[in-house]
Amino acid sequence: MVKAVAVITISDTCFKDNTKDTSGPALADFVKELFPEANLHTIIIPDEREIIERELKYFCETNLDLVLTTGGTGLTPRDVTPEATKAVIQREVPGITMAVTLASLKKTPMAQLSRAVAGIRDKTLIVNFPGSKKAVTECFEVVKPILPHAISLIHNEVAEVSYIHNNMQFNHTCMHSSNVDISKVALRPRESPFPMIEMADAWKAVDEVMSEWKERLEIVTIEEGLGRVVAQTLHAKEPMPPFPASVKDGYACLSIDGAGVRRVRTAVTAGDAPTAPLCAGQCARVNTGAALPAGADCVVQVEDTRLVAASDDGMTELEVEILKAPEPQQDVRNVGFDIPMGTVLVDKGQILDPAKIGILAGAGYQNVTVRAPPKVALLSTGNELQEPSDVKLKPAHIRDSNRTMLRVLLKEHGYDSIDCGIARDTPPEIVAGIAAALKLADVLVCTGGVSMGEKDLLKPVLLKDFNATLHYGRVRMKPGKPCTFATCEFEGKKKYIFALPGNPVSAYVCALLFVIRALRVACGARGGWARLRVRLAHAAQLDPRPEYARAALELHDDRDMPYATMLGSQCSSRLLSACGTNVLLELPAATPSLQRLPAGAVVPALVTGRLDFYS
Ligand SMILES: Nc1nc2c(c(=O)[nH]1)N[C@H]1C(S)=C(S)[C@@H](COP(=O)(O)OP(=O)(O)OC[C@H]3O[C@@H](n4cnc5c(N)ncnc54)[C@H](O)[C@@H]3O)O[C@H]1N2
Ligand code: MOO
Ligand SMILES: [Mg+2]
Repeated sequence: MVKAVAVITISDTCFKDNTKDTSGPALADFVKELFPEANLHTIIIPDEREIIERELKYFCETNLDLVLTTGGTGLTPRDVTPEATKAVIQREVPGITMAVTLASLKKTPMAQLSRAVAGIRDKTLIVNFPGSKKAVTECFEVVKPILPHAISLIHNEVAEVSYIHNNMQFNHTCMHSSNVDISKVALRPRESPFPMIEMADAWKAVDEVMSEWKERLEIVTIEEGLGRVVAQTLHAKEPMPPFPASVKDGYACLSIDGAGVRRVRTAVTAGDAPTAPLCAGQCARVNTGAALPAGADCVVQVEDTRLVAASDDGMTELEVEILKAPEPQQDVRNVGFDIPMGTVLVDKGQILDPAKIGILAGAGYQNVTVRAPPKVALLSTGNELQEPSDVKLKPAHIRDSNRTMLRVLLKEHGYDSIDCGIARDTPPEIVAGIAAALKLADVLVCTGGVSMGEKDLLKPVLLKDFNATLHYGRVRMKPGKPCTFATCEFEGKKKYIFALPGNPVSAYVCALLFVIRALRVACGARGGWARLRVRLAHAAQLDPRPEYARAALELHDDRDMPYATMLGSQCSSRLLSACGTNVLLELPAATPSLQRLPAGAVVPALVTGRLDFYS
């Protein structure tokens, strides 16, 4: 899928006078037609090699799929687009330019004079076009049929996804081998070799490891930026309002005139251009949001005036009486009242919310650079698992609910994920599943196989086959005790692996507490959930481990705090206990003297769901 494209016009002439650019808009129109879903960026820059290189690199770093340039490919000394492009690309695609030249030669021998280059930097395809509208039109026709496919290949999309589905869901005889020996079942450890760490230490490990994530950026429209972490500081380029504006429907006056009768010289409604200055003794009828005439320094709302004289037909107000002497600046929003010029509208690291997006829209910003989150892959493990779409279950089988639940949970919090299917409980198949997922993603979230059974192979496979570092392999928490966080090097890149327990509630709670935290921290945001103090609506039995109990909050007008209700058995397999809940109660571990909390006890609650849904 082509998400973002840039069209760069490279021309000294067009840079000085944008209206002279005809090839850029033509190219932009072709792109819109071919990739209607894509976010399109257009800029005009001069024939300066340094600037061209800088802009090309910027668009590649922000993960654009395609960058098309027009101009600067000829023979004059200022034509440096090919040199700049060659300096930026890592792999050339000469076939593209060859095809364009061959096609153009059929139309004009001048095509011999184009030095255009095409190539790839990281995941971005860059293609140079000549600088005239006619040439761009002819050249685009040539490359149009291959562009979507070229971009898919660069992303490695088609090939990889089918590899996964063939290999993992249908083909059990895969080629991978494993260093994990499962033959000596009787000799397996009878105690977990993994130390059980405290929750605070697990969070610390996630925060430390994930904050190393290398900053990756992408340009999105301000609307697509909702919930994303901003990677640039944007300032107000103009004051808001850009003119002195009325706050009320009334009369713009000179405050020095005090109370008394005024001649109504004119009327200004919102959007009307400012009129000639007001003189002493005059006023102008104005609407909320209208530009004040020069000379006026206050507005008197219509309720504080009286009509003195009007034209016979009632269509014109001639005189009004100002009943109360106005103060200077009364009901006036001066230039920059809401937003002075230069104000920081959004700052690096902030999360875009609807109000900030509204402000950016008002300030004329259409796009914003945001942090790109790590790519996430989801993998289920288990011999007992069938696809959710399977109508009939085999004996002792169940449908895989974790993948679907995790996919939508991540989506709810703004993260896409790649579905990597189900791996069976054998070391080679788990190796194959993990390897396929790590090829596509930075973060792998898998479920199942992390506890003490002979089919619980995730930790040994990670250690022995992926040479992984386990940051933790057990956490003192319920549910989620065997939750595992590991990192490893795979194909030259650092990968992050959350191996969550298979029990659906454990997977759900661990995804909320660790995975979403990790993705937020990777984007430079705060990882945790807001914490409230709430009262238990009923007594709660305490577990030897600190427990994250799923509960629904109710807000009562006549009570001092929200009340939390848990929904039936909190067993790790019973996902019904999480349905309709919006908080995780942080219940303390039981002690010999405290085994149970009474109804009304105050406990901390992490707000993981929307409060407005259920309260
Ligand atoms: N001897 C011990 N046994 C267990 C311990 C322990 O400390 N000692 N820990 C328990 C705890 S706590 C948990 S949590 C689970 C963790 O289990 P695993 O991560 O090893 O997961 P599996 O054994 O593969 O499956 C557990 C359970 O979940 C169901 N499951 C698995 N995947 C899915 C899925 N994708 N969709 C729906 N349901 C799934 C699976 O069928 C099992 O019922 O271990 C305890 N045991
Ligand atoms: O830790 Mo497990 O998730 O309690 O059942
Ligand atoms: Mg198990």
